[in-house]
Amino acid sequence: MDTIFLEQVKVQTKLGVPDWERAVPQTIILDIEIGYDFSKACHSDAIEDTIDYGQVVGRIRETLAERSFKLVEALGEHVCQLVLQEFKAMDVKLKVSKPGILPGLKALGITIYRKG
Ligand SMILES: Nc1nc2c(c(=O)[nH]1)N=C([C@H](O)[C@@H](O)CO)CN2
Repeated sequence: MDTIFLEQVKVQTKLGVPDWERAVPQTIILDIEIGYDFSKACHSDAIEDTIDYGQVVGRIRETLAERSFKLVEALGEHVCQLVLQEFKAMDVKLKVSKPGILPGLKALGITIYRKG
């Protein structure tokens, strides 16, 4: 399978278990690998035959700006389902990082893998 990767995508969203944490948006970082078959696009050279990665980033930023999640796990599932359903991806591997949350470590978060 072929893959589109999006590294260190900064996104603003309301995320956290305590109410105070969800009161204001914070920056999270996404690393995304999107499985797709590029064979048609490789020959046609047409954006219509692949997933437009700019559109993916735009939709993720748009939806996460509107939504609020307690758990990073729930946010990760939401992003995976968006990419699978709206962009017809074959699968999605996602890392969600929350930087600067706990003292003594750079970032924490989850990785999640979903198949379409
Ligand atoms: N497995 C998880 N553990 C925790 C989460 C989470 O989303 N998944 N979140 C928190 C809090 O939001 C914390 O990051 C800040 O108060 C704690 N543990």
